[in-house]
Amino acid sequence: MVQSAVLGFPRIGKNRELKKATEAYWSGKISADELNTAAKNLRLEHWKLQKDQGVDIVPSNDFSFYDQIMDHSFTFNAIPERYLKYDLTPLDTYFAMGRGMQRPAADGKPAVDVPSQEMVKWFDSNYHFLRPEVSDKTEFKLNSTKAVDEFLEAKQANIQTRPVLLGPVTFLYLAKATKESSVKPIDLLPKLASAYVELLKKLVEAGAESVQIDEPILALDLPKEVLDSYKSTYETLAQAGAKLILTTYFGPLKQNIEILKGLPVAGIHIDVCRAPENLDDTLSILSDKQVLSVGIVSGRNIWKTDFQKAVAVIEKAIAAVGSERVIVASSSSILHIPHSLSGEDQLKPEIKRWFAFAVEKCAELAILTKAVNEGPASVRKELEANAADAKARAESPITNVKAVRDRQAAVTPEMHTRATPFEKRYSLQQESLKLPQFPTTTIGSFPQTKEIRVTRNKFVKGLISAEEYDAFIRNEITDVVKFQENIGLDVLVHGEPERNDMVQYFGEKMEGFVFTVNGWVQSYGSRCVRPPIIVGDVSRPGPMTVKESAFAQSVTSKPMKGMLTAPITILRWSFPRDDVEESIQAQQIALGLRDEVLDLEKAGVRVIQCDEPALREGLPLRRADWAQYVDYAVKAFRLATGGVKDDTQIHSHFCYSDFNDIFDAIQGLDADVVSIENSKSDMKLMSVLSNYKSCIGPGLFDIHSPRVPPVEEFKERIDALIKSVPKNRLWINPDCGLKTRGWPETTADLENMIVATRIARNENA
Ligand SMILES: Nc1nc2c(c(=O)[nH]1)N[C@@H](CNc1ccc(C(=O)N[C@@H](CCC(=O)N[C@@H](CCC(=O)N[C@@H](CCC(=O)O)C(=O)O)C(=O)O)C(=O)O)cc1)CN2
Ligand code: MET
Ligand SMILES: [Zn+2]
Repeated sequence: MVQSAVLGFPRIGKNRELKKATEAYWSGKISADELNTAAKNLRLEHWKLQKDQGVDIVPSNDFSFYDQIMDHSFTFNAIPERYLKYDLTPLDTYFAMGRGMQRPAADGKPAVDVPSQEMVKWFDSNYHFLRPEVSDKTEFKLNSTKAVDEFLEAKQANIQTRPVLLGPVTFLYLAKATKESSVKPIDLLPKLASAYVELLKKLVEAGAESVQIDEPILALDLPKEVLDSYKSTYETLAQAGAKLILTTYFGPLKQNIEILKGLPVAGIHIDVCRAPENLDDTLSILSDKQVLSVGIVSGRNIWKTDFQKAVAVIEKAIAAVGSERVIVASSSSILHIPHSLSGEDQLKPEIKRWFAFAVEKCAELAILTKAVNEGPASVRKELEANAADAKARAESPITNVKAVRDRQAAVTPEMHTRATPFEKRYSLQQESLKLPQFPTTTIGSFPQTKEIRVTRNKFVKGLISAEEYDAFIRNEITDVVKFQENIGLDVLVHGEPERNDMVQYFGEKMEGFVFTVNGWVQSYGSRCVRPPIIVGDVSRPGPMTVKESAFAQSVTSKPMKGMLTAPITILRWSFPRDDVEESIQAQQIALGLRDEVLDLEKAGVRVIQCDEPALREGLPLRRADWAQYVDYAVKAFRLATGGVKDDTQIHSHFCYSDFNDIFDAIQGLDADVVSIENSKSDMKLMSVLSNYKSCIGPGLFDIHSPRVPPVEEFKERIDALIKSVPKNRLWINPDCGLKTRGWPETTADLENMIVATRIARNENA
């Protein structure tokens, strides 16, 4: 019999219960015990939910209080020393690794001041993990039995689960060495593998029938030494006697398939949503005992699975290896999609029927499994409904709007190019903006306070009028502008108080998108987003940001920076269509933004920032596919911004520090000023900065942490930057927007940043 499996379930909760509980714990409102109880309830609820939908194999250890990768750092004792010197509880040590901790001495306990670990994007998704950190001093050992405890917790509730572990090769490939350390993470594999053996043995003892072991790096181009390490590593793991399902996802295995041949694992999971060719490739190396887990229900998007096509793929696998050795699974963890469609009653029924969220994906897995086990007749109604939904979608008028397609057909190459080269237009901009050396600015958002969120919530619910809400927003903008003037910033922003999210907000203003009320997806830690869904051709019916930016400019004589989200970021942080090329969707968004940019310019806004933080994560996982992506991504940005006058200054912003891979693309955007995250990566940007030809503002403080760096730390960073960046090209700014911060630390951060800038100006005048 074929079995169904889920590789990981969203843990945040239908109503973001986990977010609320962890945030309550952090602010001292609930105890660790209460937090643990809330977590336990959620785990149980999610296991039951999956079982109720008919899933055979449900995961455990997919739960995490902050990040499942960081859980492994913690479990295997890869805890940098800086987190251990304060005598914190294990739970607080864990949270300090995730979000840093800064608190004054109190009750006889010493002051704590420690930044978080580095946060990086999980492959090409909008999920962030905490990069594991190892050093010469790292001693892997079993520091936590979380995986075993959660397995037993489910067992106690009569639910047999399959524990999920991140594989050791992926763990170390994604890890970095602490700055002063000479160790190469991957060299630590033999030691780490022994710790894994210990954990696997415990899982076997506890009764785990099989263990899912994730090795997603197998979808990447890998160095030979990494590929070669699989054999010995998995031979070591085999000593534990656990039945391992080696799990790959997010792309084609290509030549990496070779190392899977003969690996001592009980089964292999492949993603056939992203890479249908994985099926034939894997069948060609599978031993005659191994199980094949076919990832056919996408863990990355919200579209219903095409049952007819899926059944054909599963049947092919069954024909090759027999039904006892086939598992029908989600392509990856379904962490990346919202909890459920129930309650999304504002969605038009004719559109809602195109979607499946996490709970509905579980039901899909059960239906597909039944279809192949008992024959199509056993689920005829479901198969017919699925086919009818697909047909309705294909025939819907919103998927092909003539006016949008006509405009796309009329796009010319000249529309992508500014009239004058950077050097010349920047001096015109300087004449008009009159900025000091090392101009200071922020990235856009200021704290989204409880008051702002609650007021918006009232407006959304119809409890206050549009006039009241507008007046409230204008007030917020005025306050933020005055704050920036007082503190001495040079290029101001309006603070983005009117935005629920930098992508959702734009989606709501454009045609072709729909939204959820409760479709939350975890982005990092307790932070979530509600990605809009692109359902049809996209256009911009009217101004989206002009009212707020023009108002903000009207209350100050300093330059006000207009603030837009650029095309690739809108595309990637939405759920894109799967029936049209992404390049076409990006161009549609770009044309809408182009109109917005020109309207802002007309309204007297002389500096316009188009944020493109998702540019890097959009890079295909394989280098061979990069050029084609970079081409349309860069064109979309240039189409959006290329129409402005010489003295209108275009900024862009990126929040990641792996600048190297994307350097040429960023240069190709032809923006006048770019800001880029930098503070958390040991200033590793430095080496490439000197080659950048326009202005650049490497981030000076980490906005993900409440920790406030002292003036001296800012000054040191500025001094270091001056060594790489020409003095007339350096801008001073934070890593990213300040929306997640509170006012006290925002004020302190910016004050220190500005004091340090003034000292640097005096020294470099
Ligand atoms: N889409 C997206 N991806 C991104 C980023 C981003 O900004 N957007 N930034 C990077 C880092 N990721 C981030 C992701 C989320 C948040 C974030 O702040 N999320 C907020 C929610 C933002 C939001 O949608 N706010 C809404 C709804 C707020 C809300 O929860 N309202 C309450 C009611 C009010 C209250 O009691 O607080 C409710 O609905 O129940 C609004 O302001 O309107 C959160 O989790 O807390 C920050 C960074 C990378 N990826
Ligand atoms: N303008 C946006 C902000 O400041 C850019 C954020 S990038 C994730 O919030
Ligand atoms: Zn950012």
